[in-house]
Amino acid sequence: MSNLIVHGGNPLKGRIIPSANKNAVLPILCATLLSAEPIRLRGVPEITDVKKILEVFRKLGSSVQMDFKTGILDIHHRDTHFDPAVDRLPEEMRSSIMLVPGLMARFGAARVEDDVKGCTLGAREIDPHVEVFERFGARVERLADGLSLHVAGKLRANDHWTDYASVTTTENFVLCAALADGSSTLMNAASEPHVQEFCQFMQMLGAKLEGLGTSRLSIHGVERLGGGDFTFAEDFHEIVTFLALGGITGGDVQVKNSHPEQFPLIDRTFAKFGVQITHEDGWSRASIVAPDGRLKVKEPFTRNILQKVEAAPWPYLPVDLLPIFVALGVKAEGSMMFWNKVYDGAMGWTSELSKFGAHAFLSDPHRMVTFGGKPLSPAEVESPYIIRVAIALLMVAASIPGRSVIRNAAPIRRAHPHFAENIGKLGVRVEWVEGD
Ligand SMILES: CC(=O)N[C@H]1[C@@H](OP(=O)(O)OP(=O)(O)OC[C@H]2O[C@@H](n3ccc(=O)[nH]c3=O)[C@H](O)[C@@H]2O)O[C@H](CO)[C@@H](O)[C@@H]1O
Ligand SMILES: C=C(OP(=O)(O)O)C(=O)O
Repeated sequence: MSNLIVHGGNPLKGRIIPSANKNAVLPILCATLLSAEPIRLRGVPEITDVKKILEVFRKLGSSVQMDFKTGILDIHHRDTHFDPAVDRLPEEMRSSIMLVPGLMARFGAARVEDDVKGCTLGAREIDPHVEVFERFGARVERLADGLSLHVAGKLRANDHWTDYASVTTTENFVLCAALADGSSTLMNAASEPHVQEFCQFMQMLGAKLEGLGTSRLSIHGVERLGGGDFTFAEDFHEIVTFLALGGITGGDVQVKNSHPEQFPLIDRTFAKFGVQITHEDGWSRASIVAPDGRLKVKEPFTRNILQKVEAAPWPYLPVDLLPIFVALGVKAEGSMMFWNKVYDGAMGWTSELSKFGAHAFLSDPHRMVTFGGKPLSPAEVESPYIIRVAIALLMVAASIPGRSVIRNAAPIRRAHPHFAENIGKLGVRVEWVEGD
């Protein structure tokens, strides 16, 4: 088990350049499989999920040259082969399922391991994916340890309207439609910044795609996709994380941010905790509003209601940011309700927060209330297998003078490269230790 030792109590100060967004990098890596031309990707982060997918590509015979020092990946799926009887896709990561369209389009067959669930956030069904694959003409069979998929000839273009705006289902639909035998339309498409970045990459490869960033995507299938050179944008999750770390420790952190237009709702959410975000000359900065330097929940104008943060599919506040704001809620004086409208199992870590002396109450599977501003002390806590919860626990620890331990913090490595080193550069000592 990988644990993090946090020596908290120092304000974080300085400038930081965030990495790319894991949830843009992974679908884009999967998308490269649709093309037999050379592709260069810039800004590829050194994270475990990326390494797992690159390892699979190497095993399948693709040319993969990854230099994590420069972040440049040269990838060429020219001599790629796939045998569903032998080859396996990476487990414990949701993104594996996005390798299916590339495998089906090139080899007429694919498989999915049972454990493609990713973070343990509650029910993470694969039914919407199976439905998409079937609509494109795939025959899907259940195996003892996963799913087997076969398709004869080209994928069949179709129109589809999903139950809800699912990020990876939308990406899988686009991946299937790009080389299908006609025009396809998806209604209720997801439109998160990482979905938009993925669609831009598909357009660079030559996919004919309209409606980018909206809930209606139209894709006109083409004969083949080309190659190209693509640079990743900064990860909004990481930008928010560093800004929140600055806020919770009473520091002064500036984070490079080329897309402040994505931030109005995020900024308003910070403001509910007494943190003001400003964007200037490509940098975002967090500062505490109260003259005494303390975080305070902004009272709602309407009397007798709880101030609240609601997370749902974009353009709502993204659910993956909710734990970061829960950490601010523990610290800020006042009460705040957090409402996760997506997952039914993402909030069950209040008992870990209470080990710091925090008061957080789980109202139901989707809602938590923090009664913040209580005295906190260092603690040894254990993170569930949820990337952003490990980060939230680390944030609370960083705000408390003394030594805390975050057990099972390895999920952070799935999304944030050199995280401990980066925080160290900003003034808080954080060390990885292997323990049990
Ligand atoms: C690799 C990747 O990109 N992972 C992200 C992706 O996962 P992923 O694409 O798996 O998430 P989905 O958007 O499909 O939603 C996950 C689950 O939430 C439930 N659900 C979701 C929306 C809704 O309106 N109703 C509903 O019930 C479903 O059980 C679904 O299985 O999007 C999630 C939601 O932003 C993020 O947490 C994940 O980090
Ligand atoms: C939940 C996440 O990832 P995944 O869907 O890959 O588990 C995440 O990025 O926060």
